Amino acid sequence: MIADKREAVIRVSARPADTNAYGDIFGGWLVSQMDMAAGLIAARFSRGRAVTIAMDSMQFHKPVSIGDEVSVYGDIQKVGRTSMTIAIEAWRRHRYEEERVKVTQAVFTFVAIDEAGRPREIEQEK
Ligand SMILES: CCCCCCCCCCCCCCCC(=O)SCCNC(=O)CCNC(=O)[C@H](O)C(C)(C)COP(=O)(O)OP(=O)(O)OC[C@H]1O[C@@H](n2cnc3c(N)ncnc32)[C@H](O)[C@@H]1OP(=O)(O)O
Repeated sequence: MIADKREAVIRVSARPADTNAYGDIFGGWLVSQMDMAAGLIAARFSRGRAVTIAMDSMQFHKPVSIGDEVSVYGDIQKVGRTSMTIAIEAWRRHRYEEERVKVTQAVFTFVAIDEAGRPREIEQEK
């Protein structure tokens, strides 16, 4: 479980403006938080611009409610010549309680790009 090993990349409170017609938080809002978290990890690791090329294996396990604290965790699974595969999990916590529940997980692939938007090689420390 990524959340046991890592500090949250993003921690945010879900707001009324982020709800769907049923009063739960939009899946798209969660995906956006996860994409941002993966983007921060990719930019830091590749030391430059990086963009999302793919998102796979997404699952929504549980709903998120207004006021919940949402924490997004991430871990780089694989580094290629120009790409990074990043596993992301989002967890919710009721703002008055300690119990945490995994709500979503997905695998993102980011590509490091240069100023012209072309894939650039990722330098890795030996
Ligand atoms: C100044 C300060 C600013 C501050 C700011 C604040 C920022 C606060 C952080 C927020 C961060 C948010 C981050 C959001 C990130 C977006 O939302 S970005 C927007 C959405 N994404 C895009 O617009 C990307 C559009 N796609 C492209 O431009 C081109 O496809 C790319 C990415 C340049 C790649 O070009 P390409 O010619 O298709 O690449 P190609 O050479 O074929 O493949 C490159 C690599 O991708 C892999 N790949 C290709 N297709 C796939 C696939 N379907 N699946 C997996 N891997 C694939 C290849 O295997 C290859 O990997 P390596 O073997 O080199 O490791």
